[in-house]
Amino acid sequence: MAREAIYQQSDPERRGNALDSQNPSGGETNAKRPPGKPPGAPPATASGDESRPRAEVDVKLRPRRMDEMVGQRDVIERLKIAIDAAQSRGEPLGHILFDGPPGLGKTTFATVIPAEMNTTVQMANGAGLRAPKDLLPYLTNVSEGSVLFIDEIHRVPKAVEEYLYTAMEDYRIDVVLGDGVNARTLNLELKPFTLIGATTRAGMLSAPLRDRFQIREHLGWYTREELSEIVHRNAKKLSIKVDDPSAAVIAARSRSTPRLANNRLLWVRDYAQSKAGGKVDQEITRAALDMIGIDALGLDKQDRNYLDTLMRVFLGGPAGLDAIAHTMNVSGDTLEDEVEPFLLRSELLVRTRRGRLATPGAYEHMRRPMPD
Ligand SMILES: Nc1ncnc2c1ncn2[C@@H]1O[C@H](COP(=O)(O)OP(=O)(O)OP(=O)(O)O)[C@@H](O)[C@H]1O
Ligand SMILES: [Mg+2]
Repeated sequence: MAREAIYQQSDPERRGNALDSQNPSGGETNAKRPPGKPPGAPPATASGDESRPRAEVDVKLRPRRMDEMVGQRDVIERLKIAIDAAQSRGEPLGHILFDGPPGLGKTTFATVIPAEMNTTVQMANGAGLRAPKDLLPYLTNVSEGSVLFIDEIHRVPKAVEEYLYTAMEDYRIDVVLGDGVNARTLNLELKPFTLIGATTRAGMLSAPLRDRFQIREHLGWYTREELSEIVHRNAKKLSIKVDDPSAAVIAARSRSTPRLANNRLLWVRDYAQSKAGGKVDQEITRAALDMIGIDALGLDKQDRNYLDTLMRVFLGGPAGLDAIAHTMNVSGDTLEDEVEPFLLRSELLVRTRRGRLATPGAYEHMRRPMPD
C-alpha cells in the first residue's frame, strides 16, 4: 500500500479504517486482557507491517487523562461529577454508553475514565462476542470497580446481550451447563464493575440494553479551534514545530474530527521532513495536503469525484443514488455510507425526494458555473 494511502484511508466516515480502534489496549499501563486473549479481542490491523508504526503513534497521541482531552467540555464535566460521586460513595461508576461518529473520542474516553478512577480496563469488541462463552472470560475477570469496555456494542448478538442484562443490573450471570434433562443452571456472582459501551450506531441498540446504561453521552464534532489545539499538543508530543497558521490549515481540512487531524499532522510531518528539512509552515502544510488530494474543506478525491459526476453528468441533479453510483462505478452503499454524510453535513449536497442535488456552495467549491 502506498504510504499516502494510509493517511487518506483513516477517514472516520470511511468505515472499518479506524486504525487505532483496532488497538484498544492502547499501551495503557493499567490495561488488562483476560488470559489467553479471548475471541472478543479485536483483530490485528489488516495492513500488515505498515500499520504497526501507525498504531504506536496513535497510542502516543491518545490523551491519557481527562485533562489532556480537548473539547467535549460538557461531557467531561458530567463524567467528572459521576466519577467523583461514585468514588466518594465507594461504589463502582454507573455503566456508560458513548455514541457518535468515528474518530471523535469514544475509545479515548474508555481509556481515560479507568485511569481517572485508578482502576483496570479490559477491552472487548462487540463483533468478537459471538456466543455467550466469549463473554464469560471478561466477566469472570472483572475486579471490583474495574471497567469492561465493549467497542462496537451494537454488534453484540442478542444471545450474548441477554447475559449482559443480568451482569449489568445484578452483577450476576446464569450459566447453563449441559443440556436436556442434565442441564443445570449455575449462578455466578460477579464483582461490581462498570461497563463502558461505544457505538457509532446508537439506533441499532435494543432498548433493554440502552436503558441499562445510567450515563449516556453523545460525542459531537470538534470546532476548528479545538482541532488546532489538538494539532499543537500533538506536534509537541511528536517534537515538531507547527505554527498557528499551519495548525489552522490542518484543522480546517480535518472534517471536525480529531483522528483525522492526527492523520493529517502525521502526513504533514513526513512531507516536511522529506521535502523541506522538517520545517512546517502554512505553504508546506497546504502542499502536503493537496498532494494527497485533501482540499481546503477537507474533501478528498472521492468526494470531489462524486460532486464532479453530479454536476457534469447529471447537471447538478436531482439524480438518483444508483445512477450516480453506476456512473462512478462504485456501489451505492459506499456512496451513501462513506461519501454523502460529509457532503450533506458541509451543505454541498441535499437529498430530495427526487434525488441528490448539488448546492450553490458545491458549485462554488468546485469552481463550476451554476447551470441556469
Ligand atoms: N477530546 C480529544 N482530545 C484530544 N485528542 C482526541 C480527543 N478525542 C479523540 N482524540 C484523538 O483522536 C483519536 C481517535 O479517537 P478515538 O479512537 O477515541 O475515536 P473513536 O470515537 O473511538 O472512533 P471509532 O468509532 O472509529 O472507534 C485518538 O487516538 C486521539 O488521539
Ligand atoms: Mg474507538
